[in-house]
Amino acid sequence: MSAVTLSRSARTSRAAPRAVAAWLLICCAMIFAMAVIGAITRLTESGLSIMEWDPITGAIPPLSHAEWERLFGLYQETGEYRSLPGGMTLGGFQQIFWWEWIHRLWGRTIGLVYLLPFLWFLWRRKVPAGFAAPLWIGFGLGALQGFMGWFMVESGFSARTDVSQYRLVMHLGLALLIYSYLLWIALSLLRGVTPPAPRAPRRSLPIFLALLVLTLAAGGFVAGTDAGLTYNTFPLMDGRLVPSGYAALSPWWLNWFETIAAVQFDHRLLATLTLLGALALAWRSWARAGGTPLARGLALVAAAALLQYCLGVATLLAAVPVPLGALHQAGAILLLTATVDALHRRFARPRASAGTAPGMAGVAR
Ligand code: HEM
Repeated sequence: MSAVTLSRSARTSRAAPRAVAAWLLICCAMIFAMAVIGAITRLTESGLSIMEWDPITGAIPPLSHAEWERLFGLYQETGEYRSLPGGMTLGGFQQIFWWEWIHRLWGRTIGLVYLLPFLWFLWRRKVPAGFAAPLWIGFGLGALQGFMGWFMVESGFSARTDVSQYRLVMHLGLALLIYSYLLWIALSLLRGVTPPAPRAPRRSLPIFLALLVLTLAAGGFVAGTDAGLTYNTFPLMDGRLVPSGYAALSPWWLNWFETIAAVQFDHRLLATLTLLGALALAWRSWARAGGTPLARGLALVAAAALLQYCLGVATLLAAVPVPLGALHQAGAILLLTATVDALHRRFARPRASAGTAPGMAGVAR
C-alpha cells in the first residue's frame, strides 16, 4: 500500500467516528429541545389535548373546521376538561393542541434523524467496530420512550384530571437516560482514550451522580404533583424549615411521592446537597490537580449546579411561570451534560479489544 493510500485511509478512519459523533450530538441537542418543549407542554396544560394515538397519520394536524370540532369534542370528554371552571373555547383548545402536536412531531422527527443516518452509516460501514450494538440499544430506548409517552398520557384519561406523577417521572427519567447515553457514546467517539487525571475524585463522582439523579427525580415529582404552586417562600416553608404536613400519609414513604409538602421539601434538600457536593468536588479537584481537563470539567459542574439552584429558587418564588419552569428544565439538562462530561473524563477507558461493545464503559481507539 502506498504512503498516499495509507494517509488517506488514516484520514477516513478518523473522519468516520467524528461524523457519527456529530450526528449523535445533533440527536442530543434535539432531545434537549424536546425536554424543554415537554416542560412547556406540561406547564401550559396541553399534554392531554390529543386523545388519539396514531404514530403515522397523527403527524397531519386538523385541516378543516369539522375536524377541529371532532377533536375538541373528544377533549371535552376528559376529566381535565370537566374540571375547568369556565370551560374552554375552540380557540383555547387550538392553543393547547399545538403544543402537544409540536411535542409529538418533534419526537417523530428525532426518530427519523436517528434512524435514517444510522442506517446510512451502517450501510457505508462508517460505524466504528463495537459501536453498532450500543447504537441499536439507543434506538430501542427511543422506541420505548414513544411508548412511555403514550403510557403517561393514557393515565390522564381516567378519572384523574392530570397525568400520574409516577409515569411523568418515568418519562422524564428515560429522556434524560437516553440523552446521557448518546452523549457518552459521542464523547467516546470524539475523545478516543481518556487518561485518568492525577489524584482526582474517584468514588465521590459516582456518589455525586446518584445525588443528582435523586434530585432530578424529585424535581419530576414536584412538577408532576404541581408542588411548585404552594410554599412559595425560601428557605422556609410556611415559616418552618421542615413543613408541618410532611408526614401526612401512611406508610411514611408514600409522602415522598404524594404529599406536596414532603415532595417539595425533599427536592429542596436534595438540590442543596447536590449543590454542596458539586462545589466540594470542584474545590477538591482544583486544589489537587488544578488546570487538568477533569478539574475544569468539575468547575463547570459546580457553575451549572449554582445556576440551576438559583433558577429553582426563582421558579419557586414566582410560582412557576412557564418561561422560568422551562428554563429550570433546561438548566437541569445543562447540569446533567456537565456531569456526564466529567464522568467521561474520569472513567472512560479504551476497549480491551476491537468488537467489544463499549456501552457506557469503554471508548474506541
Ligand atoms: C441541583 C439543583 C436542581 C436540580 C437538578 C433540579 C431539577 C429539577 C427538575 C428536573 C425538575 C422537573 C422539571 C420538569 O419536569 O419540567 C424540577 C422542578 C422544579 N424544581 Fe428543581 N432542581 C434543582 C433545584 C431546585 C431548587 C433549589 C428549587 C427551589 C427551592 C427548585 C424548585 C423546583 C420547582 C418549583 C419545580 C417545579 C417546576 C414545574 O412545575 O415545572 N429546584 N427541578
